[in-house]
Amino acid sequence: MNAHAPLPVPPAPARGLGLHLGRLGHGFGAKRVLDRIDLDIPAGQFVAIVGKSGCGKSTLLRLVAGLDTPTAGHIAFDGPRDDAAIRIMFQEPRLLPWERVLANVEVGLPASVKGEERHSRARAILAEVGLAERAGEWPAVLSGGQRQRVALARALASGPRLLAFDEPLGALDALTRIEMQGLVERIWQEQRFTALFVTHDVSEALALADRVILIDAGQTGGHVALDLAVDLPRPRRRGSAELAALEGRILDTLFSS
Ligand SMILES: Nc1ncnc2c1ncn2[C@@H]1O[C@H](COP(=O)(O)OP(=O)(O)OP(=O)(O)O)[C@@H](O)[C@H]1O
Repeated sequence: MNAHAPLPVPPAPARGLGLHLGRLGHGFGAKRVLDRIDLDIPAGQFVAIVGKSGCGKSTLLRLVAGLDTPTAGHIAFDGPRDDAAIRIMFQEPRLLPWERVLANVEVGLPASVKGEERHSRARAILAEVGLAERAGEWPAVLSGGQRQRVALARALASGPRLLAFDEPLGALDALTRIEMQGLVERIWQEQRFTALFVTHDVSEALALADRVILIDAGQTGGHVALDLAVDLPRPRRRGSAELAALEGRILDTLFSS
């Protein structure tokens, strides 16, 4: 071996947390909501979850995030699921109105980050979402889209390895929504967390995801009705024939169930 050959550079560790759902099921009393969900989600994949209202999308996210315990089956992660590993972002920003923007972002940091380090980390992540100048303001003076940016910054603050999005852009106007999609995609490309993104909007799912999971709201509980790879280059070209064809397939499955 040539003594001057550069040492091989080890591959960067994948940031995302992969997960495996095995025959996962959930019910509330006699009501079955999710039934026999089997899924392997590799680290760093962007997965969109779509399905009719009430099919169990939010329930699935809550189970993955550990906010509820499944009544059947199991969830396994391919790495440690410590306190900072998983974050969830909702349709409403859920900010603390009595705290300024910076302090709202700091809420997402682990307690082990102390003092000035808390402020500087929160400032850095606010800059990532384009709100560096608004750190000292109250949530009430921000627009809906800006509040969701703060919520995104709070969710990102701990450097999560899995980010669960529960219809996070659902309340935004169409243009802000498209802007936010671009922001989410850019940050995911930089940070490579695993993304589970619930949306009602099939074109949003196709704009963002590597893979679209359609949950069927059947009589006996939701199951995976379609698991579709979206193997198209990014940024996706809205209105392209390829996206329209995939959208047609998803909508056909959605309305035939
Ligand atoms: N805590 C609960 N107790 C009883 N039933 C519940 C509870 N949470 C959810 N459900 C029921 O479980 C089903 C699935 O709810 P979930 O919120 O997961 O659906 P979803 O697909 O996210 O719906 P949407 O798209 O309308 O938000 C619904 O019928 C709902 O009423």
